[in-house]
Amino acid sequence: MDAPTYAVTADPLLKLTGLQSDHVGPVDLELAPGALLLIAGPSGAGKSLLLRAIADLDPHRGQVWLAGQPRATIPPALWRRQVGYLPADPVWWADTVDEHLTGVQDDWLQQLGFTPEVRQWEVERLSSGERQRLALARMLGNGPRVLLLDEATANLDPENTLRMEALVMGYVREREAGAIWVSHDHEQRDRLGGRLLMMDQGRLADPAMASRS
Ligand SMILES: Nc1ncnc2c1ncn2[C@@H]1O[C@H](COP(=O)(O)OP(=O)(O)OP(=O)(O)O)[C@@H](O)[C@H]1O
Repeated sequence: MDAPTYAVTADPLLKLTGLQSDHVGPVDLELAPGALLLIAGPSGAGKSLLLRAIADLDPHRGQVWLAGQPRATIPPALWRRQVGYLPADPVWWADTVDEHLTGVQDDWLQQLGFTPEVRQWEVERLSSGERQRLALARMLGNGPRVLLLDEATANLDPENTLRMEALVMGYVREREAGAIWVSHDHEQRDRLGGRLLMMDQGRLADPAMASRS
């Protein structure tokens, strides 16, 4: 009997070649399904601008692929759902929380320390930390394949930081998603594991490679 054949795809989940915008690049990068990439570096190095270019929120040059599909072939609104960008200060547009939570599972809200009643809350009353946690749930509700986390726990106390980390890592593992997490907190980076790249003056470098040379 013939050995079974499997559809093997060599495509990374996310691939960047020559990605460049004002203050950033060129950047080449590959992210595998289920992988976490950590980015650190000094203030003003271009970390946020890199994530924003990947999310197609700022003008840029170069190529970006999602699971082998060039970005140009994916409508922008769909791209932004599949490649979710979570800033430290997320914007809210409607009056109540629930209006932002399409597709959000109640167990995610629970993992983030909320009861389902949070859906009825007015956005106006939310603390900065509540906004940050709910913005993660909101982003996951879009079912992203790549998460771009820009100092996503910056406003949080230690307990809620751990909650967000656990939800992100659980989502990445279960969905075979990928995450790029910009974090200034070396303890957080140690907890999360994953490959670390340093950004300086718009360019990415692997500190492990630098220490070998
Ligand atoms: N709209 C803009 N116009 C001009 N310059 C900008 C703009 N946005 C960012 N910059 C500049 O680009 C550089 C990179 O900014 P970016 O926000 O990516 O830094 P960062 O590495 O995320 O810094 P931090 O760690 O402080 O958040 C900075 O010098 C910043 O001042």
